Amino acid sequence: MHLPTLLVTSVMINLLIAGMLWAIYHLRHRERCFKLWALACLTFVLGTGFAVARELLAAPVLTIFVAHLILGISPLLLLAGIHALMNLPLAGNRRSAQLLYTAGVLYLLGLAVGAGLDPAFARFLTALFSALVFSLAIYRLGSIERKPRLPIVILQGLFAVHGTLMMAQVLVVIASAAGQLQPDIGPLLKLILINHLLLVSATAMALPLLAFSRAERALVALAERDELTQLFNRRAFYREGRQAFVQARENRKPITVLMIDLDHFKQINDRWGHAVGDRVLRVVAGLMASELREDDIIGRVGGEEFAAVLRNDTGEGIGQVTERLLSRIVEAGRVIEEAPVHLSASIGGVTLVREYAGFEDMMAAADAALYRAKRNGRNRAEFIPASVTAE
Ligand SMILES: Nc1nc2c(ncn2[C@@H]2O[C@H](COP(=O)(O)OP(=O)(O)OP(=O)(O)O)[C@@H](O)[C@H]2O)c(=O)[nH]1
Repeated sequence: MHLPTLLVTSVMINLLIAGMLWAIYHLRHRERCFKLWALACLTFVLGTGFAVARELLAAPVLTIFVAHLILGISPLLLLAGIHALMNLPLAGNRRSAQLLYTAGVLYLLGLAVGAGLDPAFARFLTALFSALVFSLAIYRLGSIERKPRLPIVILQGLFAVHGTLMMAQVLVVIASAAGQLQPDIGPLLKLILINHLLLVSATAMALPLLAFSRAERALVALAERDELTQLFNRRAFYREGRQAFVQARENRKPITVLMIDLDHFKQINDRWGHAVGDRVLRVVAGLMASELREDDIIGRVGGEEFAAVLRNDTGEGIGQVTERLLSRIVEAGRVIEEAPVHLSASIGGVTLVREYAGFEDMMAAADAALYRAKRNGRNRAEFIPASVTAE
């Protein structure tokens, strides 16, 4: 491919992406990572511009030293953006900051001492420095635990190819200096440069994916989770429950729906205050999450009302599960926030059998069983059709 055409195209793409990132920065409450990534694109354009000017200008300080300095800053800004996204200091934690400062100082000294004389040496230094920064970026992205993994894996892949190309450039320069390559290494370096320019553009396009996938998750959590307990809210619980109902029917596997209502919760609120009441709700939510299994569905479906869908395909009977849950609530609820609240709960349960037409029917049946548990003295579980009483 014609190199000047590629250079111009890459510069244009990077300018467009920088503009887009800048706009996103302003639209998304000045989230700093977007500003840093926009600046990374701009510095890349600027550095490339200065480097290309070498064909026209006999000013090595500008076209070699300054150009490469700016080109070295570009991956640093990209890494700083990743750190900003992860709420870390811009240079990362202490160890990576020390590494970056040391490498940065050596890079600067190297450029100042040798690069004015030889553009190949400047290219060698920039490639080495960039490869180091990309390796750090891959490592840092690897420590992000959240899902989805796809944008992280895409970026790690792009950085890995970037770093490999940079190292290839380093090797080409070393081999030519050692006389192992033909004097004209231009075509090889051009090929590496072409790939590098394409990668820079691809990376600039992939970066927003990372931030958007995070924002998307935050929005979903906001829409689906109950703010106080972080369990599913009523709407999300019903949606998940309906899905579980359909699956259970198709696979002919049992599921059980439980309704769990705290006993005399109004009195706890009235006697000990709303803050203690809130704490009680959080404690119960935590108990449910720890006592039930990870693929069970748990939600807060009313003020002091919780519900769960259990995929009860283990040997443990559902009566044992509810007994354990009730006694854990009594245990943990004796004293909460130094208030002797003496908490207990009632449970109504129903297991999927043929006659239920939908999930809502199962919930209504569980509610009827819960009503029976309340009427029969509370701190107990009632099932349709069998009955189990807590200790
Ligand atoms: N602290 C707190 N209280 C809440 C919240 N949501 C609902 N409540 C209270 O929960 C109480 C529910 O009271 P009731 O429906 O009478 O039930 P109860 O007192 O538990 O009585 P039984 O269910 O019959 O044992 C009400 O006083 C609500 O104000 C909340 O988010 N935080």
